[in-house]
Amino acid sequence: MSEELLNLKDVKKYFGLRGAPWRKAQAVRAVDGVNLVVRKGETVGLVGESGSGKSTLARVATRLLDPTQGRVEIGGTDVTKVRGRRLRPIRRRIQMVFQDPQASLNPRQSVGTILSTPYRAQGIRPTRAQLVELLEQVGLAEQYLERYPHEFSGGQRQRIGIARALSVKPDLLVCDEPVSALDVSVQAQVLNLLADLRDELGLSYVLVAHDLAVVRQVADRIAVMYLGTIVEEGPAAEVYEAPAHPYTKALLSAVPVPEPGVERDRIVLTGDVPTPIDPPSGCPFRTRCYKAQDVCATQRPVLEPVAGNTEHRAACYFPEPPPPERT
Ligand SMILES: Nc1ncnc2c1ncn2[C@@H]1O[C@H](COP(=O)(O)OP(=O)(O)OP(=O)(O)O)[C@@H](O)[C@H]1O
Repeated sequence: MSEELLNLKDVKKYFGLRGAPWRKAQAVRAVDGVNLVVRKGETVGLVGESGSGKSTLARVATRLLDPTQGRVEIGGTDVTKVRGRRLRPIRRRIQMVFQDPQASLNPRQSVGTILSTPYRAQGIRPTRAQLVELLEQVGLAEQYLERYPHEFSGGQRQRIGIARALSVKPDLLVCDEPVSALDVSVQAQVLNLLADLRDELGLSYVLVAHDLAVVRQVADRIAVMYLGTIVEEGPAAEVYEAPAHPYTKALLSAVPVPEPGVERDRIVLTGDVPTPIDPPSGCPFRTRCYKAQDVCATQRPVLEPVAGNTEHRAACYFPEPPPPERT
């Protein structure tokens, strides 16, 4: 089995909410006990609705945020408590690409300066040739080194964001909604670039997205997140073809089938993800699931290990409801 790049063990991230002094302190359970392994060469798609905790998990995994509890291992080393300068070698192995390239690139810095920053953080002065090579890797020409972010299109800005992340030659890129701010036509180009870089550089990815159609194009494995936990995880083809959990089924039912004339039955999820301040007991989907029954208020579906490996499928207690009778 290939090398383990990232291992999250029962990771929790709670945010304190400061209210009026006479009110009880509350915690937002943004991530509430996640286990996830990413191996060399793998692309793991982390999907879920808005507010399910994907971005928070991505930030904990890259050590931009400290976990409240649990363990973060990068390349087999426990880095949960590592801070300050000692984080440098870790940042070399794992880098983040952000959703909004407009916001994540400093408008007052030229592309050359932006690409130099991660080198400088490692105490290295990059040569012009190194910076040009980075630009070329993402399909941009040398002449762009002197230009500023506002001179680029959204897709080009995201390419610069990717080049910046590549500068320290990481093993793993955690991409948080890397294409959701882009036009559909440009989305495919950026996803193709990520796939090409994976093949050329042997990169691994965690690809965070709320759009399952985006993840479908590139992920080997899919982890479905809901209310701070991973509720289903498995090989992409299996999760797409035979989702074990009704929630995954509902999410997938919104993804168009690439064959002309074929349509899925649409399962509409009602309401929003419940608040992670006081999450419902029992099955976390019960307020929205089309199969919910009384027992769901007290029992949580278990994640069952898939024989012989680290993946898990969610087990729901209830079989599919019978199809409506034809008259
Ligand atoms: N700094 C913070 N302080 C308090 N609550 C936070 C903070 N950051 C995130 N949250 C809350 O944690 C929960 C998970 O947020 P997160 O951004 O991780 O979800 P997400 O799945 O990435 O959603 P989106 O796709 O909309 O970004 C949300 O309820 C959010 O309001």
